[in-house]
Amino acid sequence: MKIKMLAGKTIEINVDLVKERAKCNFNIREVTHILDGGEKNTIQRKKIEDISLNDGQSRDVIPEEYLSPKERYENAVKKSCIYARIIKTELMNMTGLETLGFNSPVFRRIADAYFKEVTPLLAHFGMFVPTIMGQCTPEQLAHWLPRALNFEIVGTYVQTELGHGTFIRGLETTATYDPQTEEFVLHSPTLSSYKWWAGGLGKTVNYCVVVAQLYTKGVCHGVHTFIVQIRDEETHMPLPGIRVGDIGPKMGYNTGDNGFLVFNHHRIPRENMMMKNAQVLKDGTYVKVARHEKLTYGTMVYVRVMLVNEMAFNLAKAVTIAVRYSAVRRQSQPKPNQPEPQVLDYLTQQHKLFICIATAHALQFTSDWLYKTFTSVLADIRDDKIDTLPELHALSSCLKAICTSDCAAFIEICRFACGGHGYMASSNLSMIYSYVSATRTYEGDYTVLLLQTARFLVKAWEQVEKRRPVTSTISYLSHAFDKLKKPWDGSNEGIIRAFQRVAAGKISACINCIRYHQKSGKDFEDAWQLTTIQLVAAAEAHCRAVIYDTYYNETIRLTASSSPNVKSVMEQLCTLYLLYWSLERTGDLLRFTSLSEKDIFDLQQRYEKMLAVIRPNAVGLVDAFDIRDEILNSTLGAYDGRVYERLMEEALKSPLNAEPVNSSFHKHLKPFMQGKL
Ligand SMILES: CCCCCCCC/C=C\CCCCCCCCCC(=O)SCCNC(=O)CCNC(=O)[C@H](O)C(C)(C)COP(=O)(O)OP(=O)(O)OC[C@H]1O[C@@H](n2cnc3c(N)ncnc32)[C@H](O)[C@@H]1OP(=O)(O)O
Ligand SMILES: Cc1cc2nc3c(=O)[nH]c(=O)nc-3n(C[C@H](O)[C@H](O)[C@H](O)COP(=O)(O)OP(=O)(O)OC[C@H]3O[C@@H](n4cnc5c(N)ncnc54)[C@H](O)[C@@H]3O)c2cc1C
Repeated sequence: MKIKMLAGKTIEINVDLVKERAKCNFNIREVTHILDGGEKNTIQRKKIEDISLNDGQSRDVIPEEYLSPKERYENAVKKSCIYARIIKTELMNMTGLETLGFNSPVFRRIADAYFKEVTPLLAHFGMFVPTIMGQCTPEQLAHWLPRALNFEIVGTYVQTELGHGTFIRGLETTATYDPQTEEFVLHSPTLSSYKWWAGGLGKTVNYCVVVAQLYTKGVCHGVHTFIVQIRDEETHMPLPGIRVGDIGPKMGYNTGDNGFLVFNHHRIPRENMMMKNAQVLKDGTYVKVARHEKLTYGTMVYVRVMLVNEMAFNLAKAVTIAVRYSAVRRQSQPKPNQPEPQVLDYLTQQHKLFICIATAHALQFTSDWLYKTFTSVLADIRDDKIDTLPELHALSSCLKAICTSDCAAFIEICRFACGGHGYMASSNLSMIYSYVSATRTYEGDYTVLLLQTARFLVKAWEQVEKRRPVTSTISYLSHAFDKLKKPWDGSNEGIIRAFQRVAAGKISACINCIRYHQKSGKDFEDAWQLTTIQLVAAAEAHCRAVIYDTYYNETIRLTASSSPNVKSVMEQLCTLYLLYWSLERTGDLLRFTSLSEKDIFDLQQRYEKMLAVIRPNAVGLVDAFDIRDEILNSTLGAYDGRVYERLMEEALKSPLNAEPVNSSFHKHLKPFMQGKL
């Protein structure tokens, strides 16, 4: 251990980590600023982190794992109130809602210092408030938004039912308009119509956005959103006509009290229908306002966009833990009479981890770019232009699917990289994994969302065939009709073009397959179903081509005025990313480009050399994510590298260690061992 001064405090730092930090050849702060979107953002983030975390209110004395499910939930509610009060009273005033945003990634980062799993208010922040913002008329907004932002009411987003999650048009909950009383009657007609899953619904919220089939004048107009009070504001008792509760233990999210909700002819005022996109007049007349019927699905698009950022952050956490641990951990003796190397020196360990650092950068830049696309489409919609919506839907769908899926896979690799200690709850890797693995399913299942993107791609292909112009993210399709395969070009631009060719080739193969089935007598729907395995693969290939292109171009743009070493380490990571995926997808490249066996050999050599180039900067690169220890919450990943000390300290907190002999010995084990049981 070496004594160091950090932020005015004296701390002991593991010697290997000290050496690693001395090896780093670039300015860590500069990379942090790039990842934060500018120095100003870093300064603001750090100030917010100091305000929220320095008084220690976020810390639990007893690790959450030792509490009962009920105690864990109650503890999460207690901390949610501290956390929400800080956001409401100290942070919102400080920064202004318009500059920071209620769902700023900064607030999100801090939440991890408070909650090992999730806050029961996650859906209030992440879904209830955004739905109010997106689906209300100005009058409704004026009524509901201040109440929700001030936490006078807390809410969630109640869409999924026992019988249907994916197929929203198949939802069964009904909202029938009664012109006599000017109310909607909400009802759950079947067991499969019971609402299921909404976060915070079980015990926490008193209001919710409910998605239900709207009936007026005897006609069903499809699914619409309603603001529904479900609990008394004073007593918190469920209102008459409401049955509500917790759905029970899950693989993760256990402090999130996901709930069920059953309506028995529950009445709400007409004004509680969210009327920005469609209205029901007092006499029951239905009026469509929006030009695109899927605008009702706006909250889902918003959350899919936010989830890409969420993935970048979660992977950054996991790889920070794994790289710091790998620098501290020494194992085996590849050469006789030599000291045991740090496991980070093994090429295979670098192969596991450096791609995770690069992916965290790729997802961060892609997420920033996607968010900009999202806000520009929102502006178009405000101006009554809806033609950019399908591309946003296609992009947000595939990026949500691929980023959540890649992130979960890479977090699991980070755990493998930490050997046995990675399996300890105190490493925090299992918690990060269980949180992230759910994101592949919620807010649109992986396969289902890729098939949505595939619909867009098939239509785009038909446009290209007719020589009509297409939007920027699919403009590469117009080169798909070039007859000659270009010679393999292993430069970054060449690799990106090659993967665009792969995507175009896969889409073309899908079109051929659909047409083949149609020619043999199948209707379009059946031909589509028979092609879905290939359609999912085509959408994945398209999505990856978008990520490669965005990551590469954003790296160049964001480092244009950086110092030479920062520019070079960021470019090295981007190149590593492209080489990694080229090697992962040699089958595709062999099928759709002129890649040869010799080119594959060269790619492998370049990839391995790049690992060696990145190696001295590995710890510096994860330090640049600048994730505070309170947020990482990990025995293996803390800045000081006191891994074994922390593991031991945490072990001693186990209630089993509070007494030398557990009572079960005398009650069960001893009688059994002595043959008396
Ligand atoms: C800790 C506190 C910190 C504070 C801050 C935190 C904030 C951070 C923010 C976020 C992080 C996490 C947030 C919260 C946690 C969330 C927990 C999970 C919540 C949920 O899961 S809610 C439920 C979500 N459910 C789904 O996603 C269901 C998926 N299904 C669908 O989306 C659709 O049903 C479908 C797309 C699969 C099919 O719909 P359908 O109506 O049948 O439509 P089709 O006939 O298939 O298509 C018709 C046509 O419409 C196009 N289309 C479909 N959807 C859209 C859309 N959304 N927008 C635009 N267009 C759309 C479709 O492509 C077709 O087009 P075409 O005809 O081909 O041209
Ligand atoms: C932790 C968590 C939190 C959640 N929070 C909320 C919430 O706050 N509010 C809310 O309303 N919901 C919430 N959900 C529900 C979530 O949105 C749904 O579970 C999700 O959309 C998937 O739908 P499903 O469960 O109906 O899966 P299903 O659609 O039944 O999927 C089962 C399988 O069928 C496949 N499949 C389905 N349709 C097709 C198709 N057309 N083509 C090919 N394959 C298909 C899927 O790929 C999957 O493999 C939450 C879920 C989880 C896990």
